[in-house]
Amino acid sequence: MYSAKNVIRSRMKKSREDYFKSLSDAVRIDLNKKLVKNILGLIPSNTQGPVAGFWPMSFEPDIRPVLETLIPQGRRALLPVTQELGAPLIFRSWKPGDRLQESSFKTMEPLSNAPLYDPEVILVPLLAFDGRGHRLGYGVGHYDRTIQCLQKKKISILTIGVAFEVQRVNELPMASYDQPLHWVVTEEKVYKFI
Ligand SMILES: Nc1nc2c(c(=O)[nH]1)N(C=O)[C@@H](CNc1ccc(C(=O)N[C@@H](CCC(=O)O)C(=O)O)cc1)CN2
Ligand SMILES: Nc1ncnc2c1ncn2[C@@H]1O[C@H](COP(=O)(O)OP(=O)(O)OP(=O)(O)O)[C@@H](O)[C@H]1O
Repeated sequence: MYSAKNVIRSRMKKSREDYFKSLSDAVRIDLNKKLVKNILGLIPSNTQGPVAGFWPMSFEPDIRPVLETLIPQGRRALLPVTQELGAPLIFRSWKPGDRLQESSFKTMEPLSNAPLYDPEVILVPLLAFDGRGHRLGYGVGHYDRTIQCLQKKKISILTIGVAFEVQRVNELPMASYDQPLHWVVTEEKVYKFI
């Protein structure tokens, strides 16, 4: 399982990078806009809980405008914060202009004085997803652990994977702790899984 996932992980890292690098600035901006529109269409309008996004890193789509759109509508926006290896992610409040710091995973995170909240919606970055809503991440188990931990606290969450269409594969190897996503949104489609 470990090595099967690792093989797919390296392959999908490479295809996401190749795809990203093949895009002109104009096309990439257009793709990000389509993703943002698709995501905004899935945010429930009958609830007001916090929405966790992510600060884009290497060759990921930039979906920050989702948060920038939701904040003026009265939603709280959150960004993930990594803890020690093996611990779930926690989420801290973010708004445009806030200072961020780089984590040991090279992600940009709110400072430790930004207030903590549990998200109601989590936008989940990924390397690959399959036809059943399973995802492959960087292999640290961050999001799997986090989703499980929130579910244990009886917090009802909506998980939305965010990806380019090139990240879709037929079937990923599954482990018992893998949490399928409710939705995956790409620049072309909105996939419903749960
Ligand atoms: N934008 C973003 N934020 C995120 C994640 C993510 O995937 N993307 N995470 C997802 O869990 C968490 C951080 N966890 C991470 C765990 C491992 C690596 C990692 O292995 N990075 C590679 C370099 C990536 C690359 O350059 O392609 C490395 O360090 O070798 C990154 C983040 C929370 N925040
Ligand atoms: N809920 C969990 N409880 C305990 N360990 C977990 C849990 N989820 C994942 N792990 C551990 O984390 C490691 C990485 O898991 P996996 O390969 O599924 O990561 P991933 O889904 O690709 O990445 P990520 O979730 O970090 O984006 C595995 O060694 C696994 O044992």
